[in-house]
Amino acid sequence: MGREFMHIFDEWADTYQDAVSGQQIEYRSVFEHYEEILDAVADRVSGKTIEFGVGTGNLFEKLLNKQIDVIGIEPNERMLEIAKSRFPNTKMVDGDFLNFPKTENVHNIVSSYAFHHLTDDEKSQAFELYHHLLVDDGEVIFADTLFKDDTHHQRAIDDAKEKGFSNLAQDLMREYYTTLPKMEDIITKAGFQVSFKQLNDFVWLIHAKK
Ligand SMILES: C[S@@+](CC[C@H](N)C(=O)[O-])C[C@H]1O[C@@H](n2cnc3c(N)ncnc32)[C@H](O)[C@@H]1O
Repeated sequence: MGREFMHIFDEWADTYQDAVSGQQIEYRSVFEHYEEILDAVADRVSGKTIEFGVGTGNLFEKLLNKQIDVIGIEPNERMLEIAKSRFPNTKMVDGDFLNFPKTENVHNIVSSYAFHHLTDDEKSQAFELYHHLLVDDGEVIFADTLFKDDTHHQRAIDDAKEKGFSNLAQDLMREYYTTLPKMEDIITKAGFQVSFKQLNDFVWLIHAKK
């Protein structure tokens, strides 16, 4: 589920590393402080971890460097191929936020730049599932684009259009970016306590504790 955007990543996979390093001007603000954003997630992780939407494996690499026991889940064939070639002999499999090989004793569930591919209903299903799966003091640590409210979301779309960033504007209209209050509601209803920290103009750290 939530796999309706795979064709975008088929096209983006081979130039994705250029985007995160700021070479694709439309996405420069989205990926501003990219390395620090991934560090903000990785620094909070300990114990057995599942990472969703590994992409080319940039957060996965930081987790490996911390000796974290991590299983990577990625639904896009080309992304998975690239990540696997960068990090052979690691645990990476096809799957998505809702459909993935279930495993026990999971301490952390992490993701960067990916959770907005789920509708808000699917986000709720995901957090209910993660509450069930995580150990008693388990945590979900996501970095993803969020907006303070619908007005901020619309302003970001208008701003992208004014700058001539049509790909970014379409992305902001097409995918399921939600607001802080909606995300807070989704996560607390699933039984977590949650805090948010803004990391750039688009991306927030979402830290949910069981
Ligand atoms: C913008 S990339 C982010 C990649 C990487 N996490 C990073 O921070 O650079 C989004 C990734 O989410 C994946 N994705 C899209 N829909 C997904 C879903 N439903 N479940 C898990 N991953 C998904 C895409 O295939 C892609 O690899």
